[in-house]
Amino acid sequence: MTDLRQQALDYHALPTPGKISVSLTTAAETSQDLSLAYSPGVAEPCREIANNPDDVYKYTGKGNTVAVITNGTAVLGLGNIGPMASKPVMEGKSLLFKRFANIDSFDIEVKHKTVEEFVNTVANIADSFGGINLEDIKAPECFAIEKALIERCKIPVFHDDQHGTAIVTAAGMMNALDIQGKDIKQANIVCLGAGAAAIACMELLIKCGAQREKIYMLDTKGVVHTRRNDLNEYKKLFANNTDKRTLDDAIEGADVFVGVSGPDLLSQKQVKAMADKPIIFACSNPDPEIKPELALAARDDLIMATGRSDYPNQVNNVLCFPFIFRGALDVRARTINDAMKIAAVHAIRTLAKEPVPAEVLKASCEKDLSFGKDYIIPKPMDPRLCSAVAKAVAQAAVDSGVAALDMPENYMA
Ligand SMILES: NC(=O)C1=CN([C@@H]2O[C@H](COP(=O)(O)OP(=O)(O)OC[C@H]3O[C@@H](n4cnc5c(N)ncnc54)[C@H](OP(=O)(O)O)[C@@H]3O)[C@@H](O)[C@H]2O)C=CC1
Ligand SMILES: CC(=O)C(=O)O
Ligand SMILES: [Mg+2]
Repeated sequence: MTDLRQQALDYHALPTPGKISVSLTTAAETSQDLSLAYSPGVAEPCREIANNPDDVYKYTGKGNTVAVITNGTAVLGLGNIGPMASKPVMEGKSLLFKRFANIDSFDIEVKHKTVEEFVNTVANIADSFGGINLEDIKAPECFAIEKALIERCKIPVFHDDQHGTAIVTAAGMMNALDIQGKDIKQANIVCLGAGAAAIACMELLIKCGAQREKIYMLDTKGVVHTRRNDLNEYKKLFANNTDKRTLDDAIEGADVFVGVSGPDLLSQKQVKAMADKPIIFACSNPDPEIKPELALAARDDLIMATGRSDYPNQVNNVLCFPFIFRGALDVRARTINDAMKIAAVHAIRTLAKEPVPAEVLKASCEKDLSFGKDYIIPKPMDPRLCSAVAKAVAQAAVDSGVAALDMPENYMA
């Protein structure tokens, strides 16, 4: 652990502080270059854009740039550590955008007092970018923030912790249920956490066939039920008319556990109390609700996933956000709608059933990977993710009428 700590600190500090930098896409060596890049030449594209605002996509990097924006209130599972302490995570998201989908990205950490102030700040700078990826903003504020920004911005606004997580969770869950021989409509689901990720994951699982009344959601006060009078409007949608009050009560006989809450909250005893062939997605980062070695020591008929890169089955929004934005940007979608999200779910889950190329095995330090209990979902470094997910998303955007451009010819061929 100490070793990982020092390695991680060195990784971020060396050879230069941070993980990303800006690079030039055009020549800037000679006076001639500068007279085009800057004065006087730069005035020409300015005039064009002033006459035709859409030309901003032709003459600037806007169309391939996403802002990663946070207020630092729900940073991984570390909680409300503030905007500056969140910056390594946000630079990390920018790194992932560039590495996996060749999207340029800036991280923006916003200090604010009210939701309105945050929304105004983001809305006022939104036109600079092709899309906005909201990150690590806690519930319930995240819901009002995303809604207001979608209404005010002409570009896609996507809260990754809600929808990126939900898309990947749904893809992995449908595959895991298939492998365990369970029907999503019959599955008893326990969701530990009732925040951004939890609400969105459960809503999307319901769109995929899960039954709302078979979902037991828990927050820091226990089971979300109809006799509680402290529930916000989002939790209320999951309030069960039940006598179950604790995780011990809810986990008894459950088929599925989804953890989007915090570290070490699920015990081996609770794992043993689940139904035959259970599925555990312990997705809290960096430390899951239960460590895989503990869960697998409790029983061997389970499918286990975490949000981390160092265990099998990484259920993490990195499998979604770079690629959903790639597809959205390439057809200039004005929003990311349900059709695009569902298209992403199916593209991700289908890819897990394909043979895994040698380069992916090498990058994952694996000898063999094939669809099954330890491989329910693709690896983030699988280059086919970009083409498969972006293509499905772009097509869904075009088909659902939210794209300003046609599907590019031979897109991702
Ligand atoms: N693997 C992945 O891709 C992702 C994982 N996550 C993980 O999910 C977790 C939550 O993130 P997010 O939804 O954005 O954060 P939020 O702050 O929006 O929500 C956190 C939720 O967890 C609940 N919670 C916290 N501690 C406990 C506890 N001891 N028992 C029960 N519930 C608890 C909170 O309860 P209350 O409402 O009472 O405060 C709240 O409902 C983080 O650990 C994060 O790393 C998030 C996004 C993606
Ligand atoms: C993965 C991620 O976005 C989170 O844990 O918050
Ligand atoms: Mg996050």
